[in-house]
Amino acid sequence: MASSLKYTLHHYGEENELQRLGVWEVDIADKSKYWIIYIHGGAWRDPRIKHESFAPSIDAVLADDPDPNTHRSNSTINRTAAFASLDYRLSPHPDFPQDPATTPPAQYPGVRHPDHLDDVPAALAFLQRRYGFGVRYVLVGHSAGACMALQLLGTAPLPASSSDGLSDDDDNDDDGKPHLILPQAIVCFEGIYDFAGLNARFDGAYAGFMSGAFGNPEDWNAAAPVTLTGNYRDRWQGGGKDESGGGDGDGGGGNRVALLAWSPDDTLVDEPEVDAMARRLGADGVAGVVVMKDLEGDHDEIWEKGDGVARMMRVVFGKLV
Ligand SMILES: Nc1ccccc1C(=O)C[C@H](N)C(=O)O
Repeated sequence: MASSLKYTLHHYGEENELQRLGVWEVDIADKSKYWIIYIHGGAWRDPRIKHESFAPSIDAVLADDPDPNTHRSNSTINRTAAFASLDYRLSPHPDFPQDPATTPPAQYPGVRHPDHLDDVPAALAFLQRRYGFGVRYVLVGHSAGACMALQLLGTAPLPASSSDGLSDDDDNDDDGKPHLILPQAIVCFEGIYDFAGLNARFDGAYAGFMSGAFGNPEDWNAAAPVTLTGNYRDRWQGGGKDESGGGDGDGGGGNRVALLAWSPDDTLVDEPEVDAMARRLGADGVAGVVVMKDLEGDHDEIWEKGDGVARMMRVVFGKLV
């Protein structure tokens, strides 16, 4: 059980209480092992979904080892250094109103894009500074969290600008943001990728939370993973002729993997969403894209149960050499 692992709560920001994350240690001393880091969903606003919601998935990964005494060398848990799960600042939710006049600012969910997204590199850079795992992590996102994982890659500084040959004398890049090493692999399930397209297919039912998070519909395409400008391969996989991917000088880029997964039982996010994202990554020349459309259970059931997450991890670790 996740409760059998050493758990630490960290605060990576001071503006809001949600700028916090949980770490469940497995074997952090072994630097050959991977961190599995989760970004929860909840339409950028649901105050009921927090970082602890990763616990059933951790349980499922722990249970996904047929012989816990010997730890099959290729089982996910035997290749895992730690699990982490991020909270991030939220937008207001109409069903859970809070009065900004009487709520302490650190408890008020009052942000809009790009504030939710800015918390992700802040949290990851915090973990990288503290635990030093570099590129060796799998970034996992559900729904809005899957969207943020892709936004992170699609808007990352181009590798050339972050390795300009000048030695940095602090922890920040030239743009003043914390220096972040992008993940070896990402896993996105039931993700929201094309805001306008998804909202249109659901007859405008999602305009409320999309406007709450991203403002006017005219501004959605610039933020959405399917329609944002920039090239995922250039930003995440180093671009150029480097067939091994990486190439950012941050220590063993190696093979990069992007798993996009979806359940036909999902009543909130439909199949064209994952197809559009896979097409976009293909068009950008991203290597290592895997699409898996046989998850089971509705939108939130997948993380509520966790075994689907364990299966996705098995697929990804099978691709990581
Ligand atoms: N992830 C989603 C995807 C599509 C539509 C809704 C959601 C939600 O999460 C709704 C959330 N429970 C809310 O009340 O804000």
